[in-house]
Amino acid sequence: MIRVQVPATTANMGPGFDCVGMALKLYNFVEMEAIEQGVVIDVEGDGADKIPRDKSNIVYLAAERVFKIVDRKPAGLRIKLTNNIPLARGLGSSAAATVGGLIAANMLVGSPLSEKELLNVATAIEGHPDNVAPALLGGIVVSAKEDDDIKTVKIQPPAGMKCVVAIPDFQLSTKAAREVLPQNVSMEDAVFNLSRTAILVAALMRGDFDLLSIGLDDRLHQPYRANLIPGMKKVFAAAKLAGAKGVALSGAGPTLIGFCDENIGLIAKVMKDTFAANGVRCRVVELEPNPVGATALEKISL
Ligand SMILES: Nc1ncnc2c1ncn2[C@@H]1O[C@H](COP(=O)(O)OP(=O)(O)O)[C@@H](O)[C@H]1O
Ligand SMILES: N[C@@H](CCOP(=O)(O)O)C(=O)O
Repeated sequence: MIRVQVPATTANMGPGFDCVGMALKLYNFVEMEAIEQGVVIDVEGDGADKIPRDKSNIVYLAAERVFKIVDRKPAGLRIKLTNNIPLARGLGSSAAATVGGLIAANMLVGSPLSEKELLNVATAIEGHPDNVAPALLGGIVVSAKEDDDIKTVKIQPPAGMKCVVAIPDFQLSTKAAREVLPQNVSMEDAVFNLSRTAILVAALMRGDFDLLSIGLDDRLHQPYRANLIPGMKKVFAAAKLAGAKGVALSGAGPTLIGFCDENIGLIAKVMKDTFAANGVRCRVVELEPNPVGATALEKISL
């Protein structure tokens, strides 16, 4: 039995669309074992009633991908998923499922694929590296795609950085939130995001929280997605007034994330209240940045 723990991730971090993401201390678990025949999938926790238990399950599909690449496959497969990452809320549930499936399957056949190879396959499946890279490697990861190869730079989360996420009670699939984005952007907006992303990375490396306000600003995706999330801009403004150093859409949303080094209780309260005033029920959770990525907890050979 293989058991893998995979963290949630907050992708983009404002301007770093499709290339910056950070692991969080919230986990899904993927258990996998070879059986004599068939495919058995059990799901507990978040979204258990919605997640398919057949061969269309993305954890199973990730495992199949590994078996195909290495041309080795167990006769049958049992998978158990224990989910704490809310589904389709912008906290990387699909990336966690994919990364968990890839790692567990790779271990099941003797770990022929390297971490780098797993990252490249995970990115090919997910379509962008900003969730799968920190889910696999932990910390904050800046990724660049060079054809099918993903180059990464890992940054340790700055000491004292705290996060608060406001998770609306509705789902927004990443696919739907990508469909509202334009195919082309102006040179002015591209330069705006380049400069903010550079400042964001410098702020994170220096631990300079005062730079986060400008460093989290974005023109490539958040303005287009605001219409999908009632009250988004007002929640951002209220969180900043309450002391957040910066705010962003987490991944493709609808979760909003505030970054701070103090006043977290007040920031959480105003985010919840402001969402409520705009007709959105949400739960707020304080989550710490996670320096550690996906981890195999145990491997018991039967
Ligand atoms: N543990 C899981 N097992 C199987 N499928 C999952 C799991 N977690 C998420 N998914 C699939 O991924 C979808 C959500 O992915 P996505 O829209 O990218 O949102 P998120 O921001 O949560 O990654 C779910 O609707 C479900 O189909
Ligand atoms: N860069 C992607 C990130 C999607 O993250 P998720 O957690 O919502 O899956 C995007 O913004 O579309």
